[in-house]
Amino acid sequence: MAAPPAIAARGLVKRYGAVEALAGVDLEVAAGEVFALLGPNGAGKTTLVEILEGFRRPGAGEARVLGEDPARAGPAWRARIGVVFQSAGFFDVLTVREVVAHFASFYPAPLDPARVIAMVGLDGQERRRLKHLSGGQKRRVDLALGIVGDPELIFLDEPTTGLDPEGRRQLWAVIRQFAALGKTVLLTTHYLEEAEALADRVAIIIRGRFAAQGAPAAIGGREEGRATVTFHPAGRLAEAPLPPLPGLERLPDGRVALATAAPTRAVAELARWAEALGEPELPGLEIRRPTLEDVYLRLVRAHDAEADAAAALPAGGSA
Ligand SMILES: Nc1ncnc2c1ncn2[C@@H]1O[C@H](COP(=O)(O)OP(=O)(O)OP(=O)(O)O)[C@@H](O)[C@H]1O
Repeated sequence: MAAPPAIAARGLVKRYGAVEALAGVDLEVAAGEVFALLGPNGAGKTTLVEILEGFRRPGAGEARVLGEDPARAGPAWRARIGVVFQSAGFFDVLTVREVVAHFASFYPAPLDPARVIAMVGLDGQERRRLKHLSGGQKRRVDLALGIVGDPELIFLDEPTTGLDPEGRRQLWAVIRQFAALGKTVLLTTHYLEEAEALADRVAIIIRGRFAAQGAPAAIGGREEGRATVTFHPAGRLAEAPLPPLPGLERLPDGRVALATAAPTRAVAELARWAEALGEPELPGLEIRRPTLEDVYLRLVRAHDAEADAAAALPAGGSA
């Protein structure tokens, strides 16, 4: 029998006065999966995560996290989850070692604090007080506090915000190490390359609804969508007329481009054309699929356009 999902939520709705932060979200995250939530500011990511952590109650819908309702689950359940908040700036006068050991003492079967400190790249900093750490080092402490209880499931809210590129990659390695132990990870991020680098699946949440979800490589039709083939003709290729492929065009920068649903066939035709001209290579050949960022921006802009159109309807018009 398949393992029960780590997270299963149906029809989650949350309103704050007139603001509908969640407008009916269904989410299933398998045990051992790394799942990333993407979305613009105010889309509802933190609200969703806080409901799953048991810190907020939904207005409607239900959630099961590690088999329990997070709003009612007790301390035994809480010991099985780890939480890394957007910024946990407390215990400033304690040292790294003290604060990690202190947190470890809350859990029935914690990891060794020294090992956790090393995992997050803070070895050598054990005796420094948190108030003397840089922003990036504090973020590492936050992550250490989230994993020291050896949770089955960890929630990471923007885990690498404020880190330099090297620090971000180091924390990615920690998260990967954690996932490789079979743990489940739910993270929110504004960095699309972070979702692409870490997540088995991502969901794009816009105005409290999932606009798309799937594997980062396939979401929003990335694998089936049109690809753009480009090359930079030189020598005889620059002078010869282009082959009669519909849509093939010269760009102002001298490259030749074609947007096509059949890039393999297009490249084969272009190769035959070049070969016939005595050129075995298409210089600077690239085949580009829509990136995760392309898909994300397309969805966000489509929703913005829809919202603008709805706002422009005369009063009493149907939305
Ligand atoms: N306690 C609250 N009271 C009133 N409104 C709230 C509260 N918390 C969140 N909201 C509103 O709910 C919506 C969703 O907020 P949420 O923090 O879940 O978004 P988010 O996707 O996490 O945003 P960000 O990327 O900026 O962190 C926003 O419009 C926000 O202003």
